[in-house]
Amino acid sequence: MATEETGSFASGPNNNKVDDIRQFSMKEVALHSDHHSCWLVIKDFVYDVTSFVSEHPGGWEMIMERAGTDATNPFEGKGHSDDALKLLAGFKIGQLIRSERLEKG
Ligand code: HEM
Repeated sequence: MATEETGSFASGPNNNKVDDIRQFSMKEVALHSDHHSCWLVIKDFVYDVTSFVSEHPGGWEMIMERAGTDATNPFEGKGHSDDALKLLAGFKIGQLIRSERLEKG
């Protein structure tokens, strides 16, 4: 299971340790919805994937149509590999504000 390396990706006990990272509201995330600045929320964390959009093996459209939104379901629904999760971890810029998290942790 991809636990340790991607521990901060998974919702779980680790969430308590990352409260010092930047906090964003969905309203702020929604401002980043084009190729100049493309943010995604996946499992309550915020990722700036701007530089990755054109590299995405699944095509840029897949990401751009979710830009500025919560892409947890499409991201997980596709069943990304562990490598994809590691890649994703490198784009993390923050976390949703507590009141907007699915996992209130
Ligand atoms: C916005 C939601 C996303 C959707 C709907 C999506 C969808 C897909 C699809 C359909 C493929 C399959 C391409 C193929 O085999 O022809 C794919 C592959 C891939 N995606 Fe995404 N993707 C999303 C976001 C991301 C993000 C944010 C990352 C990483 C930063 C990522 C990394 C990858 C990688 C590395 C692959 C290659 C296969 C793998 O390692 O799983 N994707 N994606």
